Amino acid sequence: MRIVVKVGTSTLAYATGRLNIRHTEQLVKVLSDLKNEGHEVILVSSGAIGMGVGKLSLPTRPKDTTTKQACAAVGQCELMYTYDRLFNAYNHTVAQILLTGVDVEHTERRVNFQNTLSRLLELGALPIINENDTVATDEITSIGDNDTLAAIVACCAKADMLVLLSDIDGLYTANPHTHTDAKLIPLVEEITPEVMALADGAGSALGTGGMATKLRAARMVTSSGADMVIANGAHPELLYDIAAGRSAGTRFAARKED
Ligand SMILES: Nc1ncnc2c1ncn2[C@@H]1O[C@H](COP(=O)(O)OP(=O)(O)O)[C@@H](O)[C@H]1O
Ligand SMILES: N[C@@H](CCC(=O)OP(=O)(O)O)C(=O)O
Repeated sequence: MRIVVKVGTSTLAYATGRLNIRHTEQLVKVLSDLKNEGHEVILVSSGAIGMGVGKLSLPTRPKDTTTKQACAAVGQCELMYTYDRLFNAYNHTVAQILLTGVDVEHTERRVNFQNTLSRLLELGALPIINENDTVATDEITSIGDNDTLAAIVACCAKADMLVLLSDIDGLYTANPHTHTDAKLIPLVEEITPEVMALADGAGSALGTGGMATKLRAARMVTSSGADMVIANGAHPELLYDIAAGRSAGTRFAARKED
């Protein structure tokens, strides 16, 4: 199976912006094992800005674009150094791809991206993709969040499955952080306006996307014929169940051909 896994800032980094070593090491181990099992794995990883905040010892996530860009430039190095070191321990080679909105909208650039991605997978490498935050700063050039980027990558790569790892078990009937009676929804067969309305705001102080971007990603991916799952990044071993087709988190079923 060709599987795209997106991991959010709230899974990779503590609120301090420092690496969540336990989550990151567990994720790398499971992805390496899935690759050994024969799956093709593509990782979309947030965390550049968050880890830049930590490395630069900033008190909070910056609000201004220029400081965010500086944090991303510092944090992306830290992120890739960490992934390279951890995946290397399992004899897997990583590759970095940084994209902006222009790279996927412009046909020639998108085809170059698709060709490079295919060749990296053929060579057995594990592509790790993030938005090029330093240059993608306005609504014209930027994709804006990695849930959307992950959906675009899954469609470009013709993946069988997109998994969004978040700081929550899945899609609930309401935001569980503000509604104690919220219930987890295990399966969404159709993304109706009522389903879209379940999302409200970003959760973590370091996160960008929130649930709304995840549901928009689900709509894009399921329309292209792939399934999508939202699962808790604190339990990366759920990826074994997801890859085997067992229930985990919230699964959004691929839209059936009309
Ligand atoms: N209906 C919902 N079900 C689950 N989470 C929701 C819902 N509505 C809003 N949220 C919020 O979305 C957050 C996940 O988005 P985000 O913080 O961007 O995570 P990540 O950084 O992992 O992508 C949850 O922590 C939760 O606070
Ligand atoms: N490119 C940004 C991604 C921001 C983003 O989408 O974050 P998240 O909501 O934690 O997945 C970064 O690396 O910080």
